[in-house]
Amino acid sequence: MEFPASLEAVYHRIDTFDPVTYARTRNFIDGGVSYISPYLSRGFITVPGVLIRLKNRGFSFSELEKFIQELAWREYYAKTWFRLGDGIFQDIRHPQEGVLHHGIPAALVHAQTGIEAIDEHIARFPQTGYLHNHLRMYIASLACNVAHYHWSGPAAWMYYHLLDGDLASNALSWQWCAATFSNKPYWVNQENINHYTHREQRNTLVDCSYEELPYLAFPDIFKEKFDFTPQEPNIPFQVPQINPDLPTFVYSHYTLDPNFHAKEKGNRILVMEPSHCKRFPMSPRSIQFIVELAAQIPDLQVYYGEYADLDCCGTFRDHPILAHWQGNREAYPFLAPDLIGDFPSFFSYWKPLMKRLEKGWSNNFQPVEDGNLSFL
Ligand SMILES: Cc1cc2nc3c(=O)[nH]c(=O)nc-3n(C[C@H](O)[C@H](O)[C@H](O)COP(=O)(O)OP(=O)(O)OC[C@H]3O[C@@H](n4cnc5c(N)ncnc54)[C@H](O)[C@@H]3O)c2cc1C
Repeated sequence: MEFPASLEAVYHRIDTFDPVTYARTRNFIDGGVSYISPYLSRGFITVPGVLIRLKNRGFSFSELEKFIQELAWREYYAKTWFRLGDGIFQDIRHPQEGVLHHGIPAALVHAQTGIEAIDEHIARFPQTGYLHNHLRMYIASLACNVAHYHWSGPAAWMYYHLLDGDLASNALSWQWCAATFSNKPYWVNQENINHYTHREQRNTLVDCSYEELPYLAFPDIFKEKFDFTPQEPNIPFQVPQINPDLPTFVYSHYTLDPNFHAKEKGNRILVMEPSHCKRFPMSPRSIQFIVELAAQIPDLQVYYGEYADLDCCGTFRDHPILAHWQGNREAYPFLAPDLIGDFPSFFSYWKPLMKRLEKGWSNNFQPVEDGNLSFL
């Protein structure tokens, strides 16, 4: 799957998306998934924006329900990030049980797990920058529960390569699989992998029953660790030219929305902070994708430096990675911005959100100025 950096291309993707096929086939490797996550993660499109666009195509709430529920996972994770800040990078609810290693298992990164469906996709992953959700879950299950690695190492490796890299969806999905943000570990066996990837492979290290999986001996192939040395980011930038008579609109690689104050005249700057990029490295391909999306915003200047050194009072869309920025902070677009709190599970968040959306569907809810939805 290609991810062209253009608003027309992503609108076309949403306008031809079939939510009914999605609900039926999304767990299969060749299922009708939307492939819009790289655009959502970069803030190039927003969840409320996608929903309104699909609603305007005439779908009923029930036709879209499964897809909206998946989008709600993204919001649930984003809200958890807003609430916990850096707390999402530690085991949240329980310590990960049975950890024997920190770091990244080399056999995984080198596509040598012996599980064909996984190895083939991992081998291409640095080029594709994308993995189907089920594959991500399989990989997390193998790394954390079969190989007994702490989730944080392999999560950082996966984030590095993903074009849709989103620290909340990434860390919290890994924690969900490792049972540090859920109540039980996610296990997968070969039968499940074969079913969803259309294979008939046998005799792999997970070719056993679900009852047997927790008692597997630590597989020797996972002993060796991968030396993860991320490439230094090579971000093209110029020292931004700021016209002091105009407002300054500041973007991050999580809030790259071409519609943000698009009708106003102003300085426009994408700020990529070295302190952040060093802590959470992204592959050259991911950075290239960000720069290509940024090029879609007219007159946007790319600045690789700390926001504080810019010495300007910018207007920007709020985001957890921008907690330290000073200036005019505008709301991050959510389906239900006031639905906040410590929800004990995704479904305790989803239930009230679903009720509101269902009601809003008949009342014809609309997006409001800042991109959030109005349910009036
Ligand atoms: C271990 C692991 C790591 C992950 N890391 C990331 C990440 O860094 N960035 C990221 O965007 N997603 C991540 N996900 C979530 C999910 O895999 C991707 O969002 C999804 O596969 C993207 O493909 P799509 O747009 O075709 O998805 P679709 O199936 O078409 O789903 C539509 C949208 O719903 C949201 N969504 C679907 N499933 C999930 C989910 N489990 N969690 C959160 N949002 C979801 C995404 O915004 C996605 O774009 C991860 C999942 C796992 C299990």
